[in-house]
Amino acid sequence: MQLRPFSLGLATPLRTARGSIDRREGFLVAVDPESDGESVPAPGLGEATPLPGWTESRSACEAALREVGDGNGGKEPATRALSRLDPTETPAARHGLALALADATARDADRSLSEHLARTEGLPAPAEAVPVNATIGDGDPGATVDAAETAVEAGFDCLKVKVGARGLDADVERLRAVRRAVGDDVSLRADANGAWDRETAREAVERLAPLGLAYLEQPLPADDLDGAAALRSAAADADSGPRVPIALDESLASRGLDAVLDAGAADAVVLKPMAIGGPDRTLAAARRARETGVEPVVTTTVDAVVARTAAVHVAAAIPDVAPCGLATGPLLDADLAPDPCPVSDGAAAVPSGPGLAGDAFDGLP
Ligand SMILES: O=C(O)CCC(=O)c1ccccc1C(=O)O
Ligand SMILES: [Mg+2]
Repeated sequence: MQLRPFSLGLATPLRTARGSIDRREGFLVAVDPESDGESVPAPGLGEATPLPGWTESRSACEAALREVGDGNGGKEPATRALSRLDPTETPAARHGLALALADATARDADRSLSEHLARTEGLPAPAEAVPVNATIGDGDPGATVDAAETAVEAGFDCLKVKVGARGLDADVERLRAVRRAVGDDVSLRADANGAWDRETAREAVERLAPLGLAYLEQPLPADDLDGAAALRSAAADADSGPRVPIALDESLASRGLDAVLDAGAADAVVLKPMAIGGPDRTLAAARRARETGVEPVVTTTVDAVVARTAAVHVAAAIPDVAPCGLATGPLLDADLAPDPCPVSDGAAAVPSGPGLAGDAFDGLP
């Protein structure tokens, strides 16, 4: 297993209620039969891009990968090494190696990663394109409307706007202005990143209901599943307009998917492969959510092109997936390779070549 560190800046920081994301640093993980032995059937590529707060730290990620990479003098089967990476302690490290091995296995079978993942889960043939939302950071009302209009002109019909970084009055004004600017045919989501207390969240649901939001993401702190469940029923009772569905994101990392589903705390769950610990685990989580009537949405932690492409494959394997947060490539000011999943008309193309994207990443690392 080889690690290649990288560091990429964002063209403009993504401003959220939990601070700004302005740089993404991680590792490309490469495996091949020559250096990793027979358990690796073909060369494979993965990416581990930790985001502290969502995953382990960069140093913990690197240490975990180096430790399993050195196992048995490097002679331990890579599949054994994978089982030694704890998906809750070091999800980004596990993602890196799990993706490299899945890419290798898919290539060896001459299948795309989404075909390989769908087969493994017993799902039908994957989609050729995945609907995506535009991601709009915090900003003043004018900047928010500009970003929304630009996205709609580019063909997006689903927008996700970050809220919770300023007062509720200001966020309500921003979202009303966006709704006025884009009309009723565009689907609107808002993501508070856990910023509100119960009282503010209750008020937000009441005041945002008339805007017909597709969902409100993580209105309450990650641990507060009871609060989220109560907010769902309050949102159902409100007579101020359409119900506001609740999506949970941070709660998955802090409480786990099963607790979220058991608590009846969410209409939708936001699945980030880097935080869940791999593409395989993410698709399995999506199926579990669906079985209980909860919609899975796949996004990233603003990853580089390798992990973003993997997330597109995961989303493609989920039948009729809702719009996913996978249009984040343009947020980066440079990337490791050209994007093999270009977004047009609000959908990301799913590469059809073997593995992640045929030979698109051959120059890496
Ligand atoms: O979902 C999207 O549109 C993009 C991804 C995104 O918003 C995000 C990116 C990095 C860290 C957290 C989040 C989030 O969904 O809260
Ligand atoms: Mg979120």
